[in-house]
Amino acid sequence: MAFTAKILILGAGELGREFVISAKRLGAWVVACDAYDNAPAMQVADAREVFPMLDGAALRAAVEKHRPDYVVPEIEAIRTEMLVELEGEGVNVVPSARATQLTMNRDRIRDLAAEELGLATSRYRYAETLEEVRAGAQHTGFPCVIKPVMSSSGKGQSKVDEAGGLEAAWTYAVANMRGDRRRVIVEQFVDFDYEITLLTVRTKEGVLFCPPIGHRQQRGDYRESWQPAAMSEAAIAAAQDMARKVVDDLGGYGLFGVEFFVRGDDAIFSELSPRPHDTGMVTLVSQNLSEFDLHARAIMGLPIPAPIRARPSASAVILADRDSAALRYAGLADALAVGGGTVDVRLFGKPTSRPWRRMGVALASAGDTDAARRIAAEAAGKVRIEYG
Ligand SMILES: Nc1ncnc2c1ncn2[C@@H]1O[C@H](COP(=O)(O)OP(=O)(O)OP(=O)(O)O)[C@@H](O)[C@H]1O
Ligand SMILES: NCC(=O)N[C@@H]1O[C@H](COP(=O)([O-])[O-])[C@@H](O)[C@H]1O
Ligand SMILES: [Mg+2]
Repeated sequence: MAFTAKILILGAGELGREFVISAKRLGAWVVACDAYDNAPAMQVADAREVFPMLDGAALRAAVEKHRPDYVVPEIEAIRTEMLVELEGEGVNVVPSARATQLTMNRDRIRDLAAEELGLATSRYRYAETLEEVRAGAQHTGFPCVIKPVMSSSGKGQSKVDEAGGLEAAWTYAVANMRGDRRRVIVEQFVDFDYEITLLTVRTKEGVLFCPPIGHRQQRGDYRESWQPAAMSEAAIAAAQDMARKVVDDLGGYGLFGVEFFVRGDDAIFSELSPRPHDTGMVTLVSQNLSEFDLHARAIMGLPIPAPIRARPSASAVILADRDSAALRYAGLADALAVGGGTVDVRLFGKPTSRPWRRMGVALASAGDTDAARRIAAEAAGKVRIEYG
């Protein structure tokens, strides 16, 4: 073996796949881990390990077997206590075991952001019973949003318009939560003008920001994103200030996706990923160093030329609509012809589908982000999934 660094990634989906490609271009040797075989990132990695990321013993065994220079979490649901333990034994967890632990739990990251760091957030309360949910909604007012403290991609999340909807939202959250803590956050619904992800890179030399990424979500999951998102100077300054505070507190090196709601000149902190963000897939075409390149460089201590710029670009997701283990794709030629060839498509190679599962993304650059959004959406619509 000849390599610059040995990296073990925990989670091997589409974000991991692009990260592996970026890291391998810099000479890394990468082991991809996920709960199922042939996951997207495994297909491009040097080695693979198949085990559930919540299985602490299996996680330790993989680390001991490969002795990586860096352990890079790619998903949220990981046995983070084991990461803390391994970090204590000298294993380099990216960006830090504490960052993965705090962000896996909405209540922990919210307590840090709102209580300790004093960032602007929506009004919120935690609840462990229906009675507490009712009390929480009294505090936030209606509409409110109810989410399990442990979940991602909108799972178990609902918006409630009046008191009559609270019981169903509580039942839905409990049924769709991850882990064994029957706890939800009741959040004031923020009637935002738009929402953004601020990709924030923490390096040895300091903190860098990518131009803001606008995005549109449905069912708590992202449908399209665009960069640069038009923002007032005041709103971007507020968001950058909050992002810097939170990543400096979490520590370590790497790229973070910090999510904000924006209303006028006000930015409201929502949550963050201590890793590349799904809405940041647009950077595969918008920036000369994508979010995956930036994560790899920050982790490996390599220089990043600043400022990071973006040409107007957009991404639009390609979703499955049913369960299947025999998939084929059609329409790629039509998709790639959209916009006079200004578009690209990434198909993730997921071996199976389920309703709403993200299978690919269309990426476009154009004169402005509105044009890029139209092209990306049209191209995504031309890719057809054929189910066997
Ligand atoms: N308090 C709120 N007010 C208004 N909209 C909200 C609120 N909370 C969440 N949303 C909407 O739901 C989306 C998903 O919420 P959030 O990011 O908290 O969930 P998630 O499950 O962690 O998603 P992911 O892991 O994909 O980032 C947000 O991007 C936003 O569009
Ligand atoms: N919002 C988080 C996110 O986008 N995560 C990305 O989705 C994969 C899981 O997809 P799957 O559920 O289709 O296997 C993860 O591995 C990661 O790449
Ligand atoms: Mg989110």
